[in-house]
Amino acid sequence: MLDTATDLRSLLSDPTLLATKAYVAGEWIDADDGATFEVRNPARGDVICTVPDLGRAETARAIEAADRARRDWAAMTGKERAAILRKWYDLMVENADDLARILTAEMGKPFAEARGEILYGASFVEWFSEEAKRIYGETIPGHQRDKRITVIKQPIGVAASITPWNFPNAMIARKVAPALAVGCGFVARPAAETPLSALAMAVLAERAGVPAGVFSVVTSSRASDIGKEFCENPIVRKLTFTGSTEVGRILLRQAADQIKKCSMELGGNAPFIVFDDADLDAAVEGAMISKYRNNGQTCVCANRIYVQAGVYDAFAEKLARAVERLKVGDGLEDGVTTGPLINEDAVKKVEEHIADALAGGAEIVTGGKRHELGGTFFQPTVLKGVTHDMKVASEETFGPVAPLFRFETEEEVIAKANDTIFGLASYFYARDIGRITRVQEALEYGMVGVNTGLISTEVAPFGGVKQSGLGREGSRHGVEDYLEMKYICLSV
Ligand SMILES: NC(=O)C1=CN([C@@H]2O[C@H](COP(=O)(O)OP(=O)(O)OC[C@H]3O[C@@H](n4cnc5c(N)ncnc54)[C@H](OP(=O)(O)O)[C@@H]3O)[C@@H](O)[C@H]2O)C=CC1
Ligand SMILES: O=C(O)[C@H](O)CS(=O)(=O)O
Repeated sequence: MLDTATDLRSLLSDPTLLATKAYVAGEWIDADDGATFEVRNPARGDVICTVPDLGRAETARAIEAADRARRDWAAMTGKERAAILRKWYDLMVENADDLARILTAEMGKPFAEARGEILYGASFVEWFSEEAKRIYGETIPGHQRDKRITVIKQPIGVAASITPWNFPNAMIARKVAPALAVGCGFVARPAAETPLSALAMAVLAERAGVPAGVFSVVTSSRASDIGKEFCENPIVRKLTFTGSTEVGRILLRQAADQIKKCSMELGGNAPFIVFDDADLDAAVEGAMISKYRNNGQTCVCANRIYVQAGVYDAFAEKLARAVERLKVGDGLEDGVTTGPLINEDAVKKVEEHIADALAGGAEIVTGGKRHELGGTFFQPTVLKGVTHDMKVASEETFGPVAPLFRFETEEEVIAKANDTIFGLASYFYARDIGRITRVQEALEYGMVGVNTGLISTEVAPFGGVKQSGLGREGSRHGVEDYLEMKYICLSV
């Protein structure tokens, strides 16, 4: 049971990782007006601590500091920046348990998942510490005898991030690591629900030797104000956002006035397709990780599960049995696999989707109600008889609900899977190589998992098409969003 910062600090090997001030221009600060906001533990609803509630003035100072600091940072060699990023990575891994406890306390995911997120976030810092040394340009044969053409890549300048509560470490790491690797300055604004993980990252960045001002963390409950500062301050040359498509639209509109370079990792509505030639046990295992990871609160979760008619009932039965083995509880308790939902609104959305499906004729196979633990705990749920006109088919549930849709043919399910404004992740299980080839090419998504329900890794380009976003994060492609390409034509 956690109910104060003291309680949480008592769980940490290094209590100094629980920072409760904002990190701006290399200083740990309060808000100019002394305002603060509460950070709550979603498992109990108790207040862990308060953090400063910064506004646009403090944010502008962070941006200006990043602009000053980035010049010497960019003047370092890639190898010198790489060494500091590698040290940051090493410190994240050394402190993974403490970072995970802080993450579980503020976000609710079980400790094992939180520790997995810490290592996942750290993997981006490791990956881009290596990429820092490989920001290559090119030479191009001249178009005239007296012309010499070169292309160089330079850091875009100051980048700013806005990130969600569901992966409060990894979503920042996936952005700040490439930005720092190429020599940018960076200002992060974490979700109000989960600022502590970002602040702990700043503690370790400082220890790793990231120069003052290069990386700041602005804590604020006023998301819209901070977003406007990022969009309207001309020093910010790059905005990188992870969150809902709705908010992504707002930010893109605001950034348009200055033609600001934007990366958008937005909402999803992932289809998970089980064909009749699938290995059903493997498909159930994949559905469990894809659907119930982070209690269904990920943008790449299976949101619609399509099962071919011949295996529909068998799959439903197997999945329900696996779901019933999940253990719901406080993420800091041993053996817990499923924590609370982030807040009451999240619970209400899950209840709305279930009620709408039942009203349309769907049935509950297991779960379907708030958990006996109360608060924002919810029973992991499987629904049968779900149809395309129900809300779960077009809206992201963002919770532990697996709606099972029955289909007959490959053509039918491809059409239904693609019938959405989203295009982030998709998954299918089959064994016929012809079917695998046809389906992986036909799905209109940025990412496709074939016979796997877990595709997230730092080595591959993460991102969506259609209204799931712009750009890619991770992989060798991940640095491009923080670079400007310059063409130089030399007349000799
Ligand atoms: N594609 C991807 O990788 C991911 C996509 N998502 C999507 O995000 C949604 C769930 O996450 P959720 O956090 O609720 O998403 P939101 O889009 O509501 O919030 C994301 C972030 O944006 C901030 N924000 C909200 N409104 C504004 C605004 N007007 N201007 C500037 N910032 C704003 C939030 O602040 P605050 O929370 O303090 O209000 C939060 O930090 C789902 O749709 C999910 O699919 C989530 C994670 C990853
Ligand atoms: O925020 C999310 O949902 C993450 O992008 C999902 S993942 O990268 O952890 O798969």
